[in-house]
Amino acid sequence: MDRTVRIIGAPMDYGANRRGVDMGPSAIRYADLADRLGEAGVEPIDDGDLSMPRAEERDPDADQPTRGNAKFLREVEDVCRRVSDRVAATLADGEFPLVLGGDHSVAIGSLAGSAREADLGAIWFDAHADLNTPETSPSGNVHGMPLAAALGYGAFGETEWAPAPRLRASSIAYVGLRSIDERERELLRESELTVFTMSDIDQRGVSSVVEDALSVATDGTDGVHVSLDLDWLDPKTAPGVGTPVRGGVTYREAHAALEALSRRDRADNILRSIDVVEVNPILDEGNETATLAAELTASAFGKRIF
Ligand SMILES: NC(=[NH2+])NCCC[C@H](N)C(=O)O
Ligand SMILES: [Mn+2]
Ligand SMILES: [Mn+2]
Repeated sequence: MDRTVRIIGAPMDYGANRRGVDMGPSAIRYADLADRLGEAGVEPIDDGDLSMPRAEERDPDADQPTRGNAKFLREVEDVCRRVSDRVAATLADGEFPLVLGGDHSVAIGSLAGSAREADLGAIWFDAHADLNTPETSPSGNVHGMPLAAALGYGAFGETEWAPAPRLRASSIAYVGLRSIDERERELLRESELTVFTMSDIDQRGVSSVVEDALSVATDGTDGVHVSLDLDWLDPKTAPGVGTPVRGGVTYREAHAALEALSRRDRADNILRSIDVVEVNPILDEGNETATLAAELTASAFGKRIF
């Protein structure tokens, strides 16, 4: 596969309101991301990191731009606008955007950029639903809101920067969900998003679940965005994350899932953009979560055991 992958670092931590996740891009690069991508047969070009705004003071609640509670929303907006532009420009140049977070709020930017010129489907590998709005969020942390933002739910509907122009709820599938907030559960029930939980994986195996998720994300769309939150994996395997939840996928299940993606991609060229988020080196053990992130990304791009 001859693909040029442009690496866009977004060392954002405002969405998690927790330091450390801003070092994710460095840690993933340090884990030999570029070499691993090379082994997968893609040519990586590294754009380096976007600059992060300095919050006036680190006062999460200063001067809220919307109703509800969304900490550091101004800073998140500033970064996501630039991520979106960079992703859109990369696609316009015929290259493949790989966004390295940072916390999951950066996905608001990658989804908006990727859905600018194409009908987009998405697969969300995550323990969490990330469907809170500023009105429903129990924490106020924007990394728990990127899908609501991209779909223009709640207060995000009144912003022009957050909603992804050509992304529909019916083209989004979760894989591996196991932690849903009460109000998110209501939103999810009303919505047309497709949910594959950890129980689905237990019962049917991860490869078959991913194939179904791919059907959802490819049906009637021009391409698929993959969002990989490292807390999707079991915390024993991926300890370096800020919001761990027990009972996640194993090391092999994770690889099998991304290999299933890449098999389909090899046949039908469906992948359009990827983000890899929530690696927090301060909480990690020997950079193993970042290493996993780099390995799984290579699997998504077609790296095989043999
Ligand atoms: N991308 C993540 N790690 N999100 C965690 C979200 C946790 C919780 N649901 C919240 O909204 O605060
Ligand atoms: Mn998560
Ligand atoms: Mn997430």
